[in-house]
Amino acid sequence: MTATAATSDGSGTPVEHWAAPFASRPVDATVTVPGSKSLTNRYLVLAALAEGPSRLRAPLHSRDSALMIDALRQLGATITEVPGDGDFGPDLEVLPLPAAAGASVTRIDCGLAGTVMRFVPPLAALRNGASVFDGDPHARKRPMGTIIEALKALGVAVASEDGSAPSSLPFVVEGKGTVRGGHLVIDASASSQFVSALLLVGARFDEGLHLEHVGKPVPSLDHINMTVAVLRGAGVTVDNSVPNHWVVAPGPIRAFDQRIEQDLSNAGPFLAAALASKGTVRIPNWPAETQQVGDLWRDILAKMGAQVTLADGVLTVTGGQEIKGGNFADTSELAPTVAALCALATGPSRLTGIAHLRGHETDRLAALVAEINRLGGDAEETSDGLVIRPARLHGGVVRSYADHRMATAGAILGLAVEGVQVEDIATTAKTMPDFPQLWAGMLAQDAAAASGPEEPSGGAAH
Ligand SMILES: O=C(O)C1=C[C@@H](OP(=O)(O)O)[C@@H](O)[C@H](O)C1
Ligand SMILES: C=C(OP(=O)(O)O)C(=O)O
Repeated sequence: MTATAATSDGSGTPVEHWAAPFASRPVDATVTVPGSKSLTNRYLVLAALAEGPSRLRAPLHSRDSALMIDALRQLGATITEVPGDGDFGPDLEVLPLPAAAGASVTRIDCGLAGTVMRFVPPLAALRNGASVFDGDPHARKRPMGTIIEALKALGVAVASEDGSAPSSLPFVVEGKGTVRGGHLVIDASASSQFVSALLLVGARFDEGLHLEHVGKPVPSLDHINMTVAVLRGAGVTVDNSVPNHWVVAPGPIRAFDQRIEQDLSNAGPFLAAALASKGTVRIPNWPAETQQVGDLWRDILAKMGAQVTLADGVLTVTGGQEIKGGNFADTSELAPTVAALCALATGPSRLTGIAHLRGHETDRLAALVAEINRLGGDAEETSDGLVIRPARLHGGVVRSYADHRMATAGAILGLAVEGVQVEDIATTAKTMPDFPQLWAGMLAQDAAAASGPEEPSGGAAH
């Protein structure tokens, strides 16, 4: 579990390796994961736009939520930590953006957070004054053109600091305090976040917003449905009855007191541990109804041969004797975890509908192929996904590319393959700062449970 070596991530910065723990016996653990990144950052934005003070209970505390909090504070919201009632840190009280806030130039660090770089610029348009957006080096490579062009089409000036026309970070939004809104046509095929970003703020446009998508299919539709659900929960009228059209009526956003569901996407690596070690992992507080894409784990893991039950709010996953490969479509942000399991599978797999992962924290398709193959795997890129064939894996270093989900994919592989080291495990702080401790805690439960005669794990059999 400890850092064992120092090397370089290619940028010249020394990065420590994390010796991924190998499961010498089946995992048997109950794990509670922190709050959902997508819900926390949506509710933070809505609270900043609401008509009164709001409270988020059990929100995520991570780099992405901290970046969102800082960004909203820069725009004028007051966000205070108050004691929470659970194990995952304080609640958040939010006083919304004051009317006609702004005037001075403000600088917003988006880090590598898609939710910050896409959701906050439309808010900055409602402020008086200039907001300068920038982020991590790789953030400058993530698709942003659609948001920039959308704001311009809405009459908001967006420029580079040197005056040229930007298509990515960094850029400056010149807010005028109000946006007229109306009918807006965009191409959101590179990210669902373009749609969510505009819908979240649409009720605050003078005429509301009729957003229309034209182009290749919008990915990650679950995330758009989540946006629509949280808006409706705050009293906003949204009509999504016609595919590729979303109509948001102008009007107030109700203040709220909202408990944040745990992050079901981040539950993925722990559930995957059940398959990788032929053990059992239980996740309590699994929501009976949710818009989170992570609810798909129930189908995906069952298809891979696991026994999956949801009873009394506890999701229990028990790995089978083998991990089955298969065809997995539209897995969105779950794809790196799915790919890690496919690399351990006994049959071939095809992941489709994820071409847009090339614009995520890193080019995830290239990164997954490189890192699976570095361990002796057999993965290949297709135009819209991956093909992964069975192969005998060996130990080695899994590079993270500053991508939290590449790091957790490395941890999954390390459970089943001896001698895996993950470069820069600390990058999991993007959405799960305690990942190494939670992972160790999961394995410690397994050790505590193994008081009887030890059974050899199938973990090394791949
Ligand atoms: O709106 C959101 O909270 C997200 C939407 C998705 O983005 P893409 O549509 O770019 O995949 C997802 O992958 C990301 O992790 C979070
Ligand atoms: C794509 C992801 O993040 P972001 O919100 O930065 O787009 C992710 O968490 O998998």
